[in-house]
Amino acid sequence: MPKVLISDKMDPKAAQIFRERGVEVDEITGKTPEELIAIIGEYDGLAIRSSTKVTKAILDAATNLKVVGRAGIGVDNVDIPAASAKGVVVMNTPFGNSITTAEHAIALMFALARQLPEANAQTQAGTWPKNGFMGVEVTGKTLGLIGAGNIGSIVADRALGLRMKVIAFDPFLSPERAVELGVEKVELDQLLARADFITLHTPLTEQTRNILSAENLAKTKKGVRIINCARGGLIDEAALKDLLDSGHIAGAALDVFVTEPAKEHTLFGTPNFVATPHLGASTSEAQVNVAIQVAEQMADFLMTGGVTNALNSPSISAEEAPRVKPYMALAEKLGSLVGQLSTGAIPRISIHSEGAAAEVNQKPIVSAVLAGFLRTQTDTVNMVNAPFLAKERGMEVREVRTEREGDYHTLLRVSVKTDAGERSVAGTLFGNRAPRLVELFGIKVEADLAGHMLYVVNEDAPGFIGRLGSLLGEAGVNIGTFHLGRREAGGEAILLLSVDEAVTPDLLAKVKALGGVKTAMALSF
Ligand SMILES: NC(=O)C1=CN([C@@H]2O[C@H](COP(=O)(O)OP(=O)(O)OC[C@H]3O[C@@H](n4cnc5c(N)ncnc54)[C@H](O)[C@@H]3O)[C@@H](O)[C@H]2O)C=CC1
Ligand SMILES: O=C(O)CCC(=O)C(=O)O
Repeated sequence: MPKVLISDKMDPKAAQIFRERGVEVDEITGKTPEELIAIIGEYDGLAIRSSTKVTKAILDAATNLKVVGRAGIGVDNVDIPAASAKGVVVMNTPFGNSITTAEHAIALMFALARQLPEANAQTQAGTWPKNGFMGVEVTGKTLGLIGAGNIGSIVADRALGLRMKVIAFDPFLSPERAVELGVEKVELDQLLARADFITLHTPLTEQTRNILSAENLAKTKKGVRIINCARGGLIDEAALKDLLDSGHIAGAALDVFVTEPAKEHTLFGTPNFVATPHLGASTSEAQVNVAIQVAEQMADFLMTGGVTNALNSPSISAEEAPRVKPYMALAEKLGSLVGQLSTGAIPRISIHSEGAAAEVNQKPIVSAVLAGFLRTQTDTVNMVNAPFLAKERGMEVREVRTEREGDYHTLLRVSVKTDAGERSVAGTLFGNRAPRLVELFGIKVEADLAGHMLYVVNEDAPGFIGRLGSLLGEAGVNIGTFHLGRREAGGEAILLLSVDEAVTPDLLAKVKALGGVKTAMALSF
């Protein structure tokens, strides 16, 4: 039974779903990195929010870990390259807390416009500061969105409802989508110059880090109010403090900080500064949503192989998994076959799906071919890290789909570019289920690729099969299945034999020494 650790505070629904799906679950929160390293080896899955930092050190200690599930959106607390290199799938729940976070941004906008936190504090301190808090209306004001994805779009919708004008800077926002959202797409400098309120809704990436730098903050309109419910690191906090102190910026509200938890900060106590402790996603509705979603996704993956919302692996829904999985098995075997039969660098690998194979999700098929191929070179490869490793090795990966059926109702062909030219193998699914090789380097041959096998290329001449059979018999090697293919009578023939034990180097040398043998190789699947 797979075992999952929930290491951050999460709605109890998550644990309930894991148990209902047959996954054992421990909830142990508040561990130090060292304590987590000591226990992580027991677990197949790790479910987190933002407190647990899934570092390379933790991943290195996670000998059984297959999946990290983030109950939330941002995954900057997970070392994704390290997870990918280890073959650990990283999933998030991209929509469950979007409305909640958008609402928090709108709440902070009002908090700034009407100085609500300070007015509340002074009123409750008994000063009745009726004349100290002149606010501004948001109606008719310009809201500048930096990032118009899921959360930014919801903020735009709510702001339009408040009769604001919404402008957006997002290099990936299409003009059509901007029209659909009712926002004006602008360049960053225009946004800085025009916005009365600026709200950030991008992930923290190398492109967005410090997007509101000292230089860019200086370009903002005097009296601007800034809200950040996305990630610390998007704003230069020191420059923000200077411009709040000088009065150029009329207010700033941060839910997120460069260093969290932010228990001390130069911004604390600055007039017109509002802070919340990374509460963007903290509503009961959002937490139930993300807890259910993360548990369902992780349980699907651990119990059925379904992959949803993975950031480093192709998605396969639980519904499509039964259809895609036989293709993945075939793909992995074909990749492994070309890998075992190839020598030297392979600059290009092509995957061609024909007939019914062209109708299924190709991404897992491609990953499976690459995993099968690369496993002949390294044993640390799997579906998750195969595309990364292929890229690292400079391999070009080509995908071709032909929906029309050829000789077979469904066919996968894997071709590699070698020094000797293009070489390809092809296979089908027998009964839509069982992987079967049907072509090897241009020669028709039907074989199951399983267990230990012996591959021989020889001159097609009478008596050869008998001599090979006797040699294997004398060595005590039992033949399971025997497959023969040839280009033409008397030409080059291929023999693929499944054998009950691995072919030893000694026996292989004897096979190679048989008259007429051009190549002999021991294979295993
Ligand atoms: N405070 C909190 O508790 C929460 C914070 N978040 C943060 O909010 C962020 C946004 O979430 P979603 O809207 O769901 O993500 P999303 O991926 O749907 O949207 C992000 C948008 O940023 C845009 N973007 C990327 N690079 C950009 C750049 N260089 N300049 C301008 N725009 C750029 C993208 O095109 C995309 O439209 C998350 O990455 C997460 O860090 C999310 C949930 C809760
Ligand atoms: O889990 C949380 O409270 C933080 C949510 C968040 O930052 C995210 O989903 O990106």
